[in-house]
Amino acid sequence: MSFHLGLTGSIGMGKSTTAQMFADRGCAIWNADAAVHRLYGKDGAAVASITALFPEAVQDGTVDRAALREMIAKDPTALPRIEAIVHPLVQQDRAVFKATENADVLVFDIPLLFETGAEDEMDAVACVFVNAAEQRRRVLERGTMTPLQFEQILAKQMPIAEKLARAEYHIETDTLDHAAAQVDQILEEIQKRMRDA
Ligand SMILES: CC(C)(COP(=O)(O)OP(=O)(O)OC[C@H]1O[C@@H](n2cnc3c(N)ncnc32)[C@H](O)[C@@H]1O)[C@@H](O)C(=O)NCCC(=O)NCCS
Ligand SMILES: Nc1ncnc2c1ncn2[C@@H]1O[C@H](COP(=O)(O)OP(=O)(O)OP(=O)(O)O)[C@@H](O)[C@H]1O
Repeated sequence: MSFHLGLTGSIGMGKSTTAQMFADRGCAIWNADAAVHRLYGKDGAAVASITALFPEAVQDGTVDRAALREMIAKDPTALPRIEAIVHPLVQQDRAVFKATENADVLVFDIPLLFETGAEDEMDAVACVFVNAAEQRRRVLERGTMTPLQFEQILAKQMPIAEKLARAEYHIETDTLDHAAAQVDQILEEIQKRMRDA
């Protein structure tokens, strides 16, 4: 049996970078954002249902994320309806990964881990964090969103303090070396838990 470790955190706090550290140490990684990209892509499992809901958001058999963002901005009921389609499909994608991967430790990189109930599928959860000023600096440095868009996304997500309170392991992503040392320590503890189980 594999150990299932959830990995979460607030936007830009270092989930992907930390997931790569787990991958470098032999863990298999599943990524929720990548799953959504597969579902929205050519022949993706969400395309038919999104077409039925918002035909104008589908072009050439793929879901246009910019069009979806516009729908969500215009209509407050849009996001919950999209989520009702997407979340069960994301869960199915994860089930296929679990059934086919046989690494000792499977890491699930899920921004909305607590919000979507994926927590229930995990043996433990690790939450990455960095101070708010550094988070903001890193996100805006990417140049992919305005300060207002950043604030809006932040306001929609569960506060980081609440995520940390619900997570068993905390990983501070202030430097790469510090994060790597915490990843090593968590994997040691997980190996011990697996030996003792
Ligand atoms: C709204 C959409 C079209 C925006 O796509 P886009 O490529 O512009 O952005 P991206 O997906 O990278 O998200 C940007 C940021 O918003 C956050 N975010 C995305 N969906 C949500 C949500 N439902 N609630 C809160 N934050 C969210 C992400 O964690 C990320 O930090 C897309 O995120 C979407 O279809 N979301 C609904 C499906 C969903 O819940 N996905 C989350 C994974 S289960
Ligand atoms: N431990 C660390 N030390 C220094 N910088 C880091 C560390 N972890 C991540 N970063 C930097 O922070 C930024 C965000 O990291 P990353 O893309 O991993 O975050 P994320 O949580 O996956 O983001 P998103 O929520 O947008 O998907 C990147 O510029 C990355 O290089």
